[in-house]
This record gives sequence, structure tokens and C-alpha cells, in this order.
Amino acid sequence: MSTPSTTPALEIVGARLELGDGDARVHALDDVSLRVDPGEIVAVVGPSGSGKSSLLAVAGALAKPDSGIVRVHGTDVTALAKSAATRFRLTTIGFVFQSGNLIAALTATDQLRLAARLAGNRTADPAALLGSVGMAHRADHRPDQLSGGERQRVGIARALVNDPSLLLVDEPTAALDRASSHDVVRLLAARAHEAGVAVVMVTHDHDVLEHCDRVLEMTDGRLGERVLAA
Ligand SMILES: Nc1ncnc2c1ncn2[C@@H]1O[C@H](COP(=O)(O)OP(=O)(O)OP(=O)(O)O)[C@@H](O)[C@H]1O
Repeated sequence: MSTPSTTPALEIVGARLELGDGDARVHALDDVSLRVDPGEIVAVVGPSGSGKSSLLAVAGALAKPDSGIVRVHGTDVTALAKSAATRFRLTTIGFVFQSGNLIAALTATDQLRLAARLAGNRTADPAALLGSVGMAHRADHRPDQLSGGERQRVGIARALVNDPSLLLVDEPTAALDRASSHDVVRLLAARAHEAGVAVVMVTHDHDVLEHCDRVLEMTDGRLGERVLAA
């Protein structure tokens, strides 16, 4: 029997996803397989339109592949009905978006409180989480009072509020300068390595790949391991 430590955080086997109609039909995912274990941070790179967002959508139970298996922490998310998939996402998967995707009117603390409430989590500790991403001193600030890097840190804290097994991260450094980009990806890597969260990060930013355990490359819907140049 498998134990929690040996259950992959994410396991995709032979996923195929076609999008569009007629001549515009494309293989967004073409026989994609991927295993990510707890504590790993994996980067996915590749040209625009190669299928990276589709991979995150399928991994995050936002889209069902036409065929193949997607297990998150042992649960086959392709078998879940829509409402069950939503519930599963709220409790097991964290999402981090390009610019933090924060709500303009809410302070950092309230961003986390709202996320916890939506997931029915009464034990979340927003203050401790903001402290863990170096944002305790900005707890009462709204997004427009924060720098891009600080917004991204709050976005990461919010994604962690429900203690997810899997963190799916889409272009977290797109709006950041070089120093903030390194800080944010270093932070993600630390969460993976210290808290055992599995992180899958889509990025165009080759500068930050050094912080990742593995780099995968998508080309025309296919996923391959990429060997980093020394
Ligand atoms: N809703 C849709 N209908 C039709 N085709 C789509 C749809 N969404 C994406 N596609 C196509 O599927 C392929 C994969 O798109 P996807 O967004 O996953 O790529 P990507 O690597 O994330 O691109 P980018 O880096 O530009 O965000 C592309 O050819 C895209 O044009």
C-alpha cells in the first residue's frame, strides 16, 4: 500500500486534449505524461501555443483531457463531477497567477481570509502565512500599496492558505524585475523543499530555472525533459 510520502502529488498518464474546430483543431496536449512528487519544483518552458496553459488546466482539474489519467495526490480528478472538482481544487490545489490576481479592495490579510473562507477552512492563519513569505509588515496593505514582487508574495501566501499538496504557478515573474523574479522563485522552491508542496511552474523566464529541480519543455503539445546547460 502506498503511503502519503510515496503518493505522487501529480500524476498525468497519456493525456490528450484537442481544442478548436475544423481546420483550427490542435493537439493542445499530445500524449503527455508527468509525475511530480511532494517536495519537487518543476518548471515547464516552451514557445507560445505549445500547450503549457493546457497542461496547468488539466493538472488543476479546470479542464478534462479527452483521454488519459490525471491524479492529484492519488485522486483521479478526471472522474470528478464539476462541483466535486471545484471542491477538490479549493482544498487540495493552489494556483498562483501572473500578477498575483489580487482583489483591489482587500488588504493582504483579507485576501487570505477570503480564500480560506471560500474553502471552508477555519484553521488557516493568515498572519503566520504572510510572515512565512516575508510580508508580515504589509499585512494591512492593499494591492495598490504593494510592489509587483510583494503582490506576487501575497498571491503565493493566498495559494498556500489551504495547505495544498500541489501548487500550479503560471508565469509568476512576468511582471517582475530580475531581483524580484529570483526572490519569488526562490520562495516557491523553499516552500517545495521545506513544506513538501509540489510546484509546477510555467515560465518564459530562463533566468530563474536554476532554482528548479527539473525543467520540462513543451513543443506542439508534447512534453519532454530538458537538460539544463551548465
Ligand atoms: N479555447 C481554445 N480553442 C481553440 N484552441 C485553443 C483554445 N485554447 C488554446 N488553444 C490552442 O491550443 C494550443 C495550446 O494553447 P496553450 O494556451 O495551452 O499554449 P501555451 O503554451 O500556454 O501558450 P502561451 O505561452 O502563449 O500562453 C495553441 O495552439 C492554442 O492556440
